[in-house]
Amino acid sequence: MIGHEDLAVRTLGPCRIDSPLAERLASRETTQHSVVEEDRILFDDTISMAGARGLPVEQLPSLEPGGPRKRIYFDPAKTRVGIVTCGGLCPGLNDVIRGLVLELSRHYGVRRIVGFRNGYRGFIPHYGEDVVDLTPEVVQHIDDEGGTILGTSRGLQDPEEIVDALERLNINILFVVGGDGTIRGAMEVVRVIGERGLKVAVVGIPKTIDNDIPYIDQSFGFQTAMAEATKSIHAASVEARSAPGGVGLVKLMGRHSGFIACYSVLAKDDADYVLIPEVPFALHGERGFLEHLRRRVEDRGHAVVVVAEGAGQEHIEEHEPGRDASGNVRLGDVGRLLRRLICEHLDRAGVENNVRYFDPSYAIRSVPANPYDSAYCLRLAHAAVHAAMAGRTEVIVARRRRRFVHIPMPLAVSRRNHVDPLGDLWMSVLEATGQPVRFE
Ligand SMILES: Nc1ncnc2c1ncn2[C@@H]1O[C@H](COP(=O)(O)OP(=O)(O)OP(=O)(O)O)[C@@H](O)[C@H]1O
Ligand SMILES: O=P(O)(O)OC[C@H]1O[C@](O)(CO)[C@@H](O)[C@@H]1O
Ligand SMILES: [Mg+2]
Repeated sequence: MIGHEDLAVRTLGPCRIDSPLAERLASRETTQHSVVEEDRILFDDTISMAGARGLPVEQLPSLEPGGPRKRIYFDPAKTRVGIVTCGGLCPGLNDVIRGLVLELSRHYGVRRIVGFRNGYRGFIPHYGEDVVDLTPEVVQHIDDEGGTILGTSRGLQDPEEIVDALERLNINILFVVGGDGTIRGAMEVVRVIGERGLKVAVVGIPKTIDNDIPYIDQSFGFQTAMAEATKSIHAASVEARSAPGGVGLVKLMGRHSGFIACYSVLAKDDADYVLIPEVPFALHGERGFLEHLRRRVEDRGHAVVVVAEGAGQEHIEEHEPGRDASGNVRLGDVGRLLRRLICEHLDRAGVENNVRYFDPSYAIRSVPANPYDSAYCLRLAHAAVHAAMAGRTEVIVARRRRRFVHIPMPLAVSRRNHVDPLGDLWMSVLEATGQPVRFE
């Protein structure tokens, strides 16, 4: 069970400098829409969960609110900031970079901000990457494009060398924008910073189109990626309905978590089956997926199947499960397997079929953020700047149940966020598709 110690945020020291934003904060108080810095946000949000702790309300586990502080740790005039983006692309990375730079320079008056190129390798001299000066002029319109102007990479890098680079460049604050691997890397950097007795803040802005970081609401870029995915589901549905025995099969990203598949299906409400990593399924037999699909095609003349890339890995026999440079498992291609098995099964049963396979792959994550995600990215960037200027370190900023909060990095990587097979989301998917609770 999560307790106080899991939610405690590390700081570099007391905040002794008046914030340039202090005046705006003078008359603020906690309301439904904002939480003042002296207040705390309850971790549990049901009476049964909070009640089970058997504690008075002030002792219940709680999170530090995000947002500006009246006093800050770093003197803006003497502060130098670094920004790095790591891992896979995600809509909104440029919005976050832009938001960080504009908030730091316009509101805090920080004048020295640099970007490290191509993820953590940008710190390592051996790769010969340059650093980029990030000014308001440089970042002003970068949100028009997908991707990240800094570039990104996978692959482990030596935290000692990363901190060497921070020291060489006199960086006081490092913003890391990335997923679980990036946050683990940042924790290593924090460890070395501590061992060297340095006062450098490391603050993360969690990035994952898979939405697999726990304890936060949907991650930035997720909504954009999900909206892109609906285009393929729509195309699959049109193709399926336009041919005898039409089957539209769509494979979507989602290594360990099937959120993109679930939400894009709910948005389009046109799919008959959703297969995700969290819910194993049998292929063969009377109650298996293939036989159910055959019946549906015979009954309705067509069907749409959406599969998350991490689903059904246990059915892929010929796959050698290697790892990528960061140690992430390389998945077998469940989409191609299903395409072959569906064709074979329908052929064998004498059912005329036209299977159309869609793999939008990187197309869903390389696009610019939609307006909702852009606004979200900007607000996350603001929260990250406030946290860092106030000397918070080894934290990520996040929105949890509509509140901006600071979440300690160890907690953010302590588990993965999954679609709960017993939860509301999966229930909605079952209601939308009409598929059985299990294929067994
Ligand atoms: N276990 C780890 N310990 C230390 N550093 C790590 C670890 N895993 C990854 N990293 C660092 O973080 C970087 C990004 O990690 P990774 O490629 O796993 O992407 P990610 O941040 O998890 O994002 P994505 O959502 O795309 O998976 C790597 O290049 C590596 O430098
Ligand atoms: O960018 P790569 O290394 O091909 O990795 C793709 C993976 O990255 C993710 O987009 C997460 O960032 C996964 O959904 C996908 O499996
Ligand atoms: Mg990852």
